[in-house]
Amino acid sequence: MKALLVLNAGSSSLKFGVFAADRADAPALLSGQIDAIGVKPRLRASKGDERFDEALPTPENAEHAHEDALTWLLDWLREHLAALELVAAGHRVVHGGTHFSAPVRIDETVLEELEALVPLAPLHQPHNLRGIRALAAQLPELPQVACFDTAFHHTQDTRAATFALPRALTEEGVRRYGFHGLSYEYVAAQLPALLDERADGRVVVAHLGAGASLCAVRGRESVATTMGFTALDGLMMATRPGSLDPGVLLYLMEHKRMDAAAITRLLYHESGLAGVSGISPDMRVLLDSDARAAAEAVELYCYRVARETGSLMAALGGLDAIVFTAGVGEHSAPVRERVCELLTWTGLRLDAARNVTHGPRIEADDSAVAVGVVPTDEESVIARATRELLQS
Ligand SMILES: Nc1ncnc2c1ncn2[C@@H]1O[C@H](COP(=O)(O)OP(=O)(O)O)[C@@H](O)[C@H]1O
Ligand SMILES: CC(=O)OP(=O)(O)O
Ligand SMILES: [Mg+2]
Repeated sequence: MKALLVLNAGSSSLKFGVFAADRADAPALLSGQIDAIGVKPRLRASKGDERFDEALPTPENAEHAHEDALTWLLDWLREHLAALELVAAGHRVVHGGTHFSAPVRIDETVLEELEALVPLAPLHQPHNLRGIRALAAQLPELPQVACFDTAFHHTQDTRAATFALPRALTEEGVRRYGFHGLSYEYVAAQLPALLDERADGRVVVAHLGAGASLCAVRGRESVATTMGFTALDGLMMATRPGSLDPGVLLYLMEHKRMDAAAITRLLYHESGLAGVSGISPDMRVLLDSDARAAAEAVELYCYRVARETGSLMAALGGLDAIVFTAGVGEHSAPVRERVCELLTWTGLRLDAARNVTHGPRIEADDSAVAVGVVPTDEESVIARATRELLQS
């Protein structure tokens, strides 16, 4: 059978799916993920009724953890795809810059343009591009397609995308791009089934994974988002701080003599849940911990989600629904409960019993705001785009 391979490298995970090449919207033939990359990597996958669960060797050098996971996965896939003929690959590429606002067939020129964006997404872009290069080395004739996290946000108006900087910098492309767009595109397509008549209303989608952002959606299009020029802005994340007074960076440069490399390490690897708790970047570990610093980190995380939700509500002019997705959003009832508690002023009321069942709808009957949980599926969005691009 002819098949498409989809790769989605996130900051803590490497997700994949294998889809029939000619059956639009059919579920994946084989899908799974390696998660906790850099900590305790583990592959979980399913193929029809078959389940796989394998621990990967613990990385000796954290800097090579993503590279090791990719090599391991491609070997594993070769074994499990023997009966299939790969006819194309689709990839999540986090940053499309100013140039790419739709999926694109990859060639050497495209790849060079995407390489130039590596400094704007150091936790993702190198891993995204490594997957493309590795497949090209193994299968030089294989058509490959890049699908961008930034593309979904191209509907935003100028105000939402502009920093109050001198015009020349804005024109050069220093503006808010926003990320997690493949996930938001998937969730937006689920809204009619989830919300009925509120689907086209004022919705905040909370993508809470290792990376985390919010998207204000109206008419199922992106109106505003918390991430910016890079995937550092907005919410507190596993290892990133989210919004930060830029004066802090000046202080670190002037008084702590930190250079760009040291600040990059601080902002991408040492902050967020990991930095505040001093224990772990993993929400599961923090929720299980009795340490006060773990509880403080979780509280700050939820508080930041609630505060940024308020900001997006101003952009939307109100709130009809909030929808949780991604690793934490889909699986953590305590985080959803605390965020919703902090949003009680909006008229939102959670139903505790519904919340622990993880949805799809978890608000109380008297809630003014609908609350949903949608398991995201970036791989299916990439598969569809890859199929469409190669057929056109
Ligand atoms: N049951 C759970 N409770 C709390 N957090 C969870 C749970 N399951 C997964 N997570 C968190 O989800 C995160 C991974 O989310 P995911 O969206 O897969 O990440 P990525 O940003 O790498 O794509 C991890 O940090 C993990 O701690
Ligand atoms: C953009 C981003 O932070 O992605 P992820 O959550 O997959 O790390
Ligand atoms: Mg992700």
